[in-house]
Amino acid sequence: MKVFVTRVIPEEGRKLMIDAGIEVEEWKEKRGLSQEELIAHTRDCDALLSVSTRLDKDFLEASSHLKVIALHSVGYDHVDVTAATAVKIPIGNTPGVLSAATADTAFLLMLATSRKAFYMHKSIIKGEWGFFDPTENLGIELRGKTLGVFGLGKIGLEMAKCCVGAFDMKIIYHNRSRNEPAEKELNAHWVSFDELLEQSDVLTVHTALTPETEGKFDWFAFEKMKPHAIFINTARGAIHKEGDLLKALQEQQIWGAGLDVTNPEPMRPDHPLLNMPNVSVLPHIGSATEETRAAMSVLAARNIIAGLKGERIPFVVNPEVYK
Ligand SMILES: NC(=O)C1=CN([C@@H]2O[C@H](COP(=O)(O)OP(=O)(O)OC[C@H]3O[C@@H](n4cnc5c(N)ncnc54)[C@H](OP(=O)(O)O)[C@@H]3O)[C@@H](O)[C@H]2O)C=CC1
Ligand SMILES: O=CC(=O)O
Repeated sequence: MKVFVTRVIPEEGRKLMIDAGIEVEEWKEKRGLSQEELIAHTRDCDALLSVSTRLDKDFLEASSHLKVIALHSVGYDHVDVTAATAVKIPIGNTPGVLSAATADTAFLLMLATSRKAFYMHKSIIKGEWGFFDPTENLGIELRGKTLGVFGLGKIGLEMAKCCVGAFDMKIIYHNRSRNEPAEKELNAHWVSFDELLEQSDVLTVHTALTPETEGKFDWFAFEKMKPHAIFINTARGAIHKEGDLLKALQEQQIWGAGLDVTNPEPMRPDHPLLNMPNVSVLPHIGSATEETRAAMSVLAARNIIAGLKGERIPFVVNPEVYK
């Protein structure tokens, strides 16, 4: 049995597969592969472990020989899951193990943005640390403020817990259905989407990217937010409209933004958002800790091993394949 892996993954996951008798071929180049290269490398494989590689309908229809595809991510918006299901390939992901690390990133962006930390750091490098002016470089405090969570699931819950613990923030959220355990644990209140926009001092996005959430944070949404609100997105860049966010910040419709995700990625180095004092941007490092990436590689490997044994994979995105 052979698996093709589209990046070099942590040793923990690779070892698990090798110990299970699976031959592991990794793509070692520091660039993504083309569709042709992906097809060529998976042709003689029984499974694919995909790190960030887009898997479209054409690829999946041409790859029905694959017994399993494991993603090295919880998000699967880059995969045509319907096409995979049609050719009966189970798709696996890595839920849960990355929730805390990704929430930490959202918390970091919130705090950094509220104190303009990234911009202040750059100002030292530019030699601008000079005269002390008590009315300049002022941030805003977070204690006792309202955190609005769009998507109070696994990551949203971890972020909410950090904000309650650190700053005694009040939690409101908007999901399609109520998260009653979180309501009890954090005294969180479900609100409508418009109420979330109107009442949040910090609004943090934690839903998957779906046709329903794509472009959800547009000019009309930002227009409803408080003028001192901070917008945080560690989910997917396409959930907010970047041009509308820029305009909302330039026109002081909202106060600041912290982004771990942009659209497109990578963000171009001369993007105007990168030079705004109240904006913090990170290059999609939400789950990037040694511990979390190792744990993700283990879940992905477990999906591959089970799929190659013909068993139901433990973290399946399209359970319909087993019906
Ligand atoms: N920056 C990074 O590196 C990372 C980013 N991510 C992103 O974070 C996303 C969330 O992950 P995770 O917390 O594990 O996922 P979960 O499925 O646990 O949580 C998602 C939440 O979003 C809610 N939701 C879904 N659709 C909508 C909608 N249309 N309107 C309102 N709420 C909605 C769901 O509730 P309900 O179904 O009731 O609506 C659920 O509570 C991933 O899909 C991924 O895109 C994940 C890891 C790392
Ligand atoms: O963006 C990362 C993920 O796991 O999804």
